[in-house]
Amino acid sequence: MRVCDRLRKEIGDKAFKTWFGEVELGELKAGKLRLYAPTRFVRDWVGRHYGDRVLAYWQSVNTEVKNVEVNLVPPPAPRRPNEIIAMPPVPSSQNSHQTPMPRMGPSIGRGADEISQNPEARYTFANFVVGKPNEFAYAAARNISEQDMPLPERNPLYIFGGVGLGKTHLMHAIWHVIRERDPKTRVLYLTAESFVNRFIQALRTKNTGQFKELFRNVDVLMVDDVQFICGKEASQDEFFFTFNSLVEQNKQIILSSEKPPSELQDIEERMRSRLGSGLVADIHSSTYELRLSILQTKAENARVPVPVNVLEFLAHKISTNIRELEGALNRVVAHGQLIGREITVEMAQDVLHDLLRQADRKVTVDEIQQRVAAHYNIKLAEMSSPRRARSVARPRQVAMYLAKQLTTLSLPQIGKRFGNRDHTTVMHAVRKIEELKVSDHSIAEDVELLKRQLQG
Ligand SMILES: Nc1ncnc2c1ncn2[C@@H]1O[C@H](COP(=O)(O)OP(=O)(O)OP(=O)(O)O)[C@@H](O)[C@H]1O
Repeated sequence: MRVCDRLRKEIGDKAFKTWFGEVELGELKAGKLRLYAPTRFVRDWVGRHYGDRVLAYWQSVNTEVKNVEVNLVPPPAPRRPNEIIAMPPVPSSQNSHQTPMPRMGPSIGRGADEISQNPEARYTFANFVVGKPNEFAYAAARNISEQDMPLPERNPLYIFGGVGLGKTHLMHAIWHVIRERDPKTRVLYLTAESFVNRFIQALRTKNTGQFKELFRNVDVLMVDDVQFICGKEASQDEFFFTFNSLVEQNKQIILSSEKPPSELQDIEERMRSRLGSGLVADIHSSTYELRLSILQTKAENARVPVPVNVLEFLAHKISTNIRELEGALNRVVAHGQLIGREITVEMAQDVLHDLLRQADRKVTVDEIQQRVAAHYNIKLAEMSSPRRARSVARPRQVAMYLAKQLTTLSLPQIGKRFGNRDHTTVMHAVRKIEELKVSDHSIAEDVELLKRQLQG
């Protein structure tokens, strides 16, 4: 009997699914068999509770196995940079080591390494697959990148759309074209989160003068995920002044957001009207045709051929966002390449079982609330009640956290389902549970267990 079957039989289907559902078999080297767990928690749990048994079973089928080690799956590729500043090189009298690298703007308590980064090289217009859902945003981005002077009616360019649909890709593509056309153009790209952090830091170190100087002396300012600024009054004011100052100087501003200006919450009216005063371009959810077309383009660059029916399968099954779609293709290709497995639909199903299960199984807020209430032995009604006693507030926060993790609902939508609470309450809950997962072992266990039960 295979090891997995024996284990499943002994510990039961449910526990097997919970603990081994996403554990992957790694390599056997010098007697050591490696397993890879998706989280630290699963790694520790499996090691502690099942380590001996797994070793014994393996030894009974393969005498070469001397020990079993459970590792964490290798971390994903580093996130894209939060900030990119490109300024023309300054004259040699001021800068003794002239390099073609972008010069750092006035420093605001950060190292040069962090901000003198290049945009993602592959995020170009050439690599952006155009289809019905994104053709307008693409055309708008192209047009802005090719203008010599910003046109008032297209300033700012405001691109909005759901997570992972290509907003950042388009911004970086604009960056490339602008810098290719004129390397002297001062372009600053950063996320709104980075803007806020820099602003707070400037306030703390009483360096707001430098902060203003940096932001008000660029030719093009790009701020990604601008919705992050909502609800942060002082940062919003500063952003508003920066914005006005740049527009007055006829400098181009490019923004991205998950939502149109009209749907941003906790934002001053003057800011909202400013954001929507130029060209607003949306990216709609992807269609099957666009997903397939993106996959075909990406597969052309893969080192192993990927059959069309596998691409069709992926385009059909993974409809959430392009980032996940790309990730799925990469995983299938990596398995084909590294293990030498033939790429087929069955193989893709096998390799992507966790992702597909998630896609197939849509968890609802009702289910989350019921599970969490039952787990903590509180009444379901407490999920929406105004009571703040820790005994009910903590489970409620766990449920909000899970709703954010396991559903596609926005923070305001989740807030509504929990007694019409404000989205900032949900945001606070998510952050709190994230913190507690690190500092409090029992919360980490609860969350992990609930997540598995809900997705199981
Ligand atoms: N039309 C497209 N053609 C090719 N690749 C695409 C396309 N749309 C998205 N992608 C790819 O999908 C991934 C996610 O895109 P991107 O990071 O730009 O999304 P986003 O909308 O900025 O997401 P977020 O809201 O998380 O910031 C990137 O690797 C990007 O290259």
